[in-house]
Amino acid sequence: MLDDTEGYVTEDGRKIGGVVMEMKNITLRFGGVVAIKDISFDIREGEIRAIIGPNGAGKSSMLNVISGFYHPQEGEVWYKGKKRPGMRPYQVAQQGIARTFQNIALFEGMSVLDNVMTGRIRQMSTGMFAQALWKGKAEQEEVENRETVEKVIDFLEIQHIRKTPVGRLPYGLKKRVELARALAAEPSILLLDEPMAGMNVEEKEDMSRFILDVNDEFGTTIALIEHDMGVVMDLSDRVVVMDYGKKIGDGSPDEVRSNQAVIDAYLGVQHD
Ligand SMILES: Nc1ncnc2c1ncn2[C@@H]1O[C@H](COP(=O)(O)OP(=O)(O)OP(=O)(O)O)[C@@H](O)[C@H]1O
Repeated sequence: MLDDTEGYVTEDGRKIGGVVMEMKNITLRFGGVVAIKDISFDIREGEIRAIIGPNGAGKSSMLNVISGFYHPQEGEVWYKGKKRPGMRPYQVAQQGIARTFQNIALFEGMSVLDNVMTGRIRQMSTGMFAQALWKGKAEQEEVENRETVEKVIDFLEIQHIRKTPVGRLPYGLKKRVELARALAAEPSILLLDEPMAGMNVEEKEDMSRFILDVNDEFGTTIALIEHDMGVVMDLSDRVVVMDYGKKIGDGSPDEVRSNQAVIDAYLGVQHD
């Protein structure tokens, strides 16, 4: 049962907390195109929340609103009980919201380890000047950052490629390195942009398992967008369904699966 303040318990016994992020009546336009039309939904602490919908439904636009890349013309974003002012993406990241990208955005010439280390930038408070004056603090910070990064590398089972330049890796492993970099930031909310796109069946199964394990082991709240309805249904606690910029469904995977508007949207039934 969903309770506004207390959260709920999932079928597999995980405790989901209160609302951590709330989108209130979001509308986003690009000139004459309305990419998001008056959409509201929330994300709860510890849950895996999916936003799905057919091509052009507005999923990427919504992810970009959450991560501060786009600023909606109407509506409000609430985070941890406070209305979020207009923020730059790096400020959103500083608040503990990390993301991956649909088209992998890694440094191809750098090793896996160095790529994952870039996820720690938010935690590197010691600038070059301070490092020169106060070597001890910088060293201490470096040790802590390395510990976190090594933990993430072990957890995602990429130890064997830690020295390999990312450019040499197959697609599925690159996606895993991207997940590692986002996780290295120890985010409160992890945003995944079509994490399974372009993967074969085995890679999709691996990625699903890692997403579930991350949520389980670190308690990370995860919000993901995905085009393919099948892959997220087993993974998600609650699902928002978008079509033509509107929200046409919101609920548990079972509720969404039996929603006629959702079935129509995925079968390509014409709209008025
Ligand atoms: N930067 C932009 N400028 C103009 N129109 C845009 C822009 N980004 C998205 N749109 C339009 O907004 C609508 C929603 O697009 P969006 O990419 O958010 O959908 P999507 O559900 O992520 O689609 P896909 O599954 O194909 O990635 C589409 O009509 C798209 O053409």
